[in-house]
Amino acid sequence: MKSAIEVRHLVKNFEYYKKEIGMRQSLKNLFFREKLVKEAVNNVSFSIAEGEVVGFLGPNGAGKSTTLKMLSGILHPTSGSVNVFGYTPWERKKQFKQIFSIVMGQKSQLWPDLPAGESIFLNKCIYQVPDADYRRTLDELSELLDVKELLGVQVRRLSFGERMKMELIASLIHKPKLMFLDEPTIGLDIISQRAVRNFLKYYNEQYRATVILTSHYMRDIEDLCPRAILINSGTIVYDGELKKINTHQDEKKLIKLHFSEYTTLELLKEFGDVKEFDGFYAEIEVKKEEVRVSMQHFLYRFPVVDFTIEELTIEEGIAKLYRGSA
Ligand SMILES: Nc1ncnc2c1ncn2[C@@H]1O[C@H](COP(=O)(O)OP(=O)(O)OP(=O)(O)O)[C@@H](O)[C@H]1O
Repeated sequence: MKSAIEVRHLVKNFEYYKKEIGMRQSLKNLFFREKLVKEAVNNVSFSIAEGEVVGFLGPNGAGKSTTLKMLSGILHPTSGSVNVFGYTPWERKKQFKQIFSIVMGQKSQLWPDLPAGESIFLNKCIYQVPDADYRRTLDELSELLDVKELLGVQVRRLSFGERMKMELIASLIHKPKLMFLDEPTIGLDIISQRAVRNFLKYYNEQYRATVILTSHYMRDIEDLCPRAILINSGTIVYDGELKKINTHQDEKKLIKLHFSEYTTLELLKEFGDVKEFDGFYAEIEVKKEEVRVSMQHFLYRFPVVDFTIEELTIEEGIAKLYRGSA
C-alpha cells in the first residue's frame, strides 16, 4: 500500500519562562526568569498508508494537537522528520496546502455573520477549484449532509449540528486527500454525531481519503477507525488494531454481580480488582484463567441473584494503557 504519512523520531520541545504569582515575585521576574522546557512530543515514529482511517488518541495534554500541528505544517519540530505525500509540511509549499484540510470541532472557520455558502465559496476561490467541480462537490456534499436548503442562512442562525456539517463542506470543497479531524462531533446530539460519522465513512470510501481522527468519544473511534495510535506524555504507547487493544494487555474479564442483600466491599476485594461497588452491585476484574474459580466462590459465598461475565471494553483497555504509561 502506498504510504501517505511517514513520521520519524519526531520531537517538539516548548521553551517557556516560569512566572511566579504576586507583586513581589512579578518584580523579581523582571530581573530573573527561570527558563523551562516542556517535552510535548518525544521521539514519535509511525507510518500511515493512503486511504487509512487512524484514531489518534491520548488523554488531555498527551501531545496530539502538537503532533497534528507538525503534520499540517503549523508548527516546526525541534527534531525529526515528517513526510506527507512527498512534502515536508512546515516548508508550507502551495501544492501541499491543496492536499489536506483540518476540521476542528471547537473552532469554526466559517464567518458567523455570513451565510455558510459564502464561506464555502471563499474556500473555492482560495483553493482555485474550477466552477464545474465546485458546483458538483457542493451539490454532492450538501445533499449527503442534508443541508442544501440552509446554504443561504447566516451561520450564527444555524444549530450546532448544522454548522458542523457546513464546516465539513467548507473543508472538503477542494477534495483533499488527507483530513485531520480534531473532535469533529464534540457537542453534537447523537443523531448529528451519527450523520457526521456516516458522512466521514462515505468520504473515506468514495475518495480513498486518508483520515487522522482525534476524539474523546469512543463511539467515533470504534465506528470509524480500524487502527489506533495512542500517545501519552508525548510518547506512543500503542500502535495497532483497535480491536486488539485488550489482547496486548493482561488477559482479564469483567464479572458483574447483583446481590439480593447488602454485601461488604472488603469481602469482595480478595477475589480481584473491584471496579464498581454499591453494596448490591459489583464489577470485578478477574484474570481469565481464574474466572471459573472466582465465580464458584462468588456463588457459594455471596447472595448472588444475577451475574454476567464480559470481555473488557476497548475504552477500559485504552484507559489501562494510559494508566500504565502515566
Ligand atoms: N506553546 C506551548 N508552550 C508550552 N507548552 C505547550 C505549548 N503548547 C502545548 N504545550 C504543552 O504540551 C503538552 C501537549 O499539548 P497538546 O496540546 O499537544 O496536548 P493534547 O494531547 O492535544 O491535549 P488535549 O486533548 O487536551 O487537547 C501539554 O502539556 C501542553 O501544556
